[in-house]
Amino acid sequence: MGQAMLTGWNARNLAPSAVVAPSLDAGHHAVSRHDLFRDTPSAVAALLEAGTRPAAIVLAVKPQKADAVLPALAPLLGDGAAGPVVLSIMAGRTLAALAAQLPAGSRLVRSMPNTPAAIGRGVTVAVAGAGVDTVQRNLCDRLLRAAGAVEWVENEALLDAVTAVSGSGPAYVFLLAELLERAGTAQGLPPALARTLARATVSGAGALLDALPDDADALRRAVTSPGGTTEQALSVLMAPENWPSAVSDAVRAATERSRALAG
Ligand SMILES: NC(=O)C1=CN([C@@H]2O[C@H](COP(=O)(O)OP(=O)(O)OC[C@H]3O[C@@H](n4cnc5c(N)ncnc54)[C@H](OP(=O)(O)O)[C@@H]3O)[C@@H](O)[C@H]2O)C=CC1
Ligand SMILES: O=C(O)[C@@H]1CCC=N1
Repeated sequence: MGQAMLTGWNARNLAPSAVVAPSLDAGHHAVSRHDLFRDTPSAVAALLEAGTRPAAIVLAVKPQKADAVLPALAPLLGDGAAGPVVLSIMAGRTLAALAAQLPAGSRLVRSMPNTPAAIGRGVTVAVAGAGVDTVQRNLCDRLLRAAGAVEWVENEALLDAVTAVSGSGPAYVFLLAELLERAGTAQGLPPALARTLARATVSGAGALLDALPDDADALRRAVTSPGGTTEQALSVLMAPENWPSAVSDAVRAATERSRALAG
């Protein structure tokens, strides 16, 4: 996810002064323009030695890695309030949990992007912690907007459901493409044709949803001829025990997992 965001920053001349990526090749196209470090302490030491005080630090490690990374940032944050804004994209990890591992008064923003960020088509929801000023918020907004649309909310508790809907959501859509391909093959389509049709249908339907102002249910009805094929398929998918309950259960499970990753 951090890699996707870095691609967007490169395209918009928002180049970071340091990138920490333990196993990335320094010649990799997305990092070759930046100083690449294998670990956070080395990056912090190099920035301090160069007298570079970043305006923002983006945390894009797995929540499970945060305990190892956060304390190493302390020398850059100084007394917290006067330091850079820390922008986290970690699932679940709350502002309070981040604050507990950083110098008192650190300025924090928690956010949840999604992988269409890689092509500038992501959507991110962000919440600002105490003391984040307008300049810091605008900087975070610019960094996140390089990945697509940005929504700011006041209520941090919403981030768990956001994660379940838009953070994890691309995976549900990709799963649909996988299942459609498999089902087409089962109905006798050559596998390559089934793959082409499944991909084009998912991406085309998404593009149509994006291009038109209509609600999703109106677009669905427009496909559904009375007594036709779609009606038969939807009578299976829309049975309460099928997609309505499966999607609801899936989003609830992801929301609960996000809460469990709070830290
Ligand atoms: N994947 C997604 O769709 C989304 C993910 N997120 C959040 O983004 C974060 C990253 O997830 P994801 O991109 O999937 O995971 P990845 O494993 O792809 O990325 C994790 C990154 O952290 C780096 N890293 C690992 N250990 C350290 C360390 N000790 N110090 C510094 N950097 C380290 C890895 O470097 P290397 O690869 O070189 O080891 C890698 O670049 C998570 O917190 C996740 O919740 C948020 C929204 C969507
Ligand atoms: O699966 C995860 O935990 C991350 C957060 C949202 C998408 N991927």
